[in-house]
Amino acid sequence: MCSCWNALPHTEGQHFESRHPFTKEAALHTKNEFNSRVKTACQEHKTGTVGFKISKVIVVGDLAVGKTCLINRFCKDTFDKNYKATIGVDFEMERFEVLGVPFSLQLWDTAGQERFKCIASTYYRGAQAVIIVFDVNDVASLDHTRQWLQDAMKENDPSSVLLFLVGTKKDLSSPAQYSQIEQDAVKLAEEMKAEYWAVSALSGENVREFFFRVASLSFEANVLAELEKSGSRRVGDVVRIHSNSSNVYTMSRKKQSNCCK
Ligand SMILES: Nc1nc2c(ncn2[C@@H]2O[C@H](COP(=O)(O)OP(=O)(O)OP(=O)(O)O)[C@@H](O)[C@H]2O)c(=O)[nH]1
Ligand SMILES: [Mg+2]
Repeated sequence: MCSCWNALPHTEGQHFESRHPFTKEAALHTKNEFNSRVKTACQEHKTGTVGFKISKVIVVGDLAVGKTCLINRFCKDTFDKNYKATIGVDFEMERFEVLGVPFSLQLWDTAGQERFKCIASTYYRGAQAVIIVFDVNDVASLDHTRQWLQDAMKENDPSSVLLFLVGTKKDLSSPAQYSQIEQDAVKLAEEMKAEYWAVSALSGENVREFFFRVASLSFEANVLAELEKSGSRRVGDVVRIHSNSSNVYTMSRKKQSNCCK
């Protein structure tokens, strides 16, 4: 299990934009910065329980498209060229710091093999983000992403889930081959309302940027949900008990004596 602390000093929007790993049309959120309410809440240390939260992220897609390698490249900075099928599910914890606030992702690596699918699908529930993976060198794996999305959404609320469509093994495709499949992938991502990324676990291209993006968007969604939930109460406000406000000890004794009457 991964316990490294990934500081995110560079998650401000400008940074994403300068790297620009995804096309604008395929971005879920094209704004350049974190929501201003989120930034203010973080500056004022008023993010409620977000700092204690662990966000569940599920990674789905056909067998051998590279789900496990993608996660291992990010969490362990390793790459294994030998294929070892995931049996059921596996998970990694990754800790981040976003805008100064600790935030954790629980990455659920699921099996793509048909015979393990029913075990894996029991872990789909309660995901905050769904990462649907395909191999950019395998058109069929892109076609199958619709089915993976449908299955993942049976267990989750589509209105609150962040979706990512990720093409892997970019290192294996020529620019001409890649641009062909990219067109279809971008179209499909738009249809799914997912954000499209292309990565390589072998070279590491875009892997960190991608997971930073997942962490940042999940974090932002969490803070916004916390701010909504709080309603009139201001998130992070401290309820102060002064020594002169009331004698809590006397009160509790009174209560006790009442109940014994
Ligand atoms: N060249 C290249 N090979 C990759 C890349 N990612 C994964 N592979 C290879 O593809 C094969 C399958 O990778 P896995 O990550 O195990 O695939 P998976 O999607 O987890 O497969 P299941 O667990 O069966 O669902 C392995 O042989 C990897 O070495 C990549 O970015 N580039
Ligand atoms: Mg696997």
